[in-house]
Amino acid sequence: MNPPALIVFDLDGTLVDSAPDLAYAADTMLARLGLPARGVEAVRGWIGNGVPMLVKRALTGEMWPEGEPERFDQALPLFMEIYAAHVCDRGGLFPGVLEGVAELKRQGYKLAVLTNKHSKFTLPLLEQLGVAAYMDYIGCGDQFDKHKPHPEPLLKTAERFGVRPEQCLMVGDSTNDVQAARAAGYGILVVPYGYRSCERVEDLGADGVIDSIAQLPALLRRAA
Ligand SMILES: O=C(O)COP(=O)(O)O
Ligand SMILES: [Mg+2]
Repeated sequence: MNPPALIVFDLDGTLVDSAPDLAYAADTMLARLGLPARGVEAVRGWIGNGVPMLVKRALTGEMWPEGEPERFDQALPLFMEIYAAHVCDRGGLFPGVLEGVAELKRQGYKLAVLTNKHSKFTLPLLEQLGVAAYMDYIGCGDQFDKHKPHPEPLLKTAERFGVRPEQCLMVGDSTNDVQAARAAGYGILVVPYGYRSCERVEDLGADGVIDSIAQLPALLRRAA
């Protein structure tokens, strides 16, 4: 592996354990609508396709609900309001993230985040967690027409940095990240602790697995 010209991190499940705050927002929203809570374990499995999809999943209890569920129009703004006020109360960075990104930055790598999450939540979250300062670019769901697993955000981000997709490395936690990276032509590494839907991390079909972001600087040094 040549040293990547750009390293792109997924957010939820890769850098940030956002499930506790997302579950709080979902369950508070459901309570305000007079509906029963779903709990953090269920919500953890529903993260990765953006907030509107998470709200649909919370309303129906289904992974791929068809059409627009009843009360979605009421539920979405409620969720947005609650989550915006509690974006980083319960969750935090996964172990090794801060050390890893700080070391990669020190070594001169260009770093970015690409998430399906809206910038309204992503930017305050990464600021509060002290990661934003290490990033050369933060791309969010509302800034692109298409979202991961579509390759568009990755292709546009490579273009923005003036590099070819084959020179870029994505680090993610889910099928969305692997599919987007493959379709764009990026390399792809995955972490085992995130919010994937399959049981074994190896089944994601990435180029490799790293236990923590803190391992990445040494791995890239060895590969250079
Ligand atoms: O589901 C979301 O809102 C974002 O998820 P991602 O950071 O894993 O892309
Ligand atoms: Mg993710």
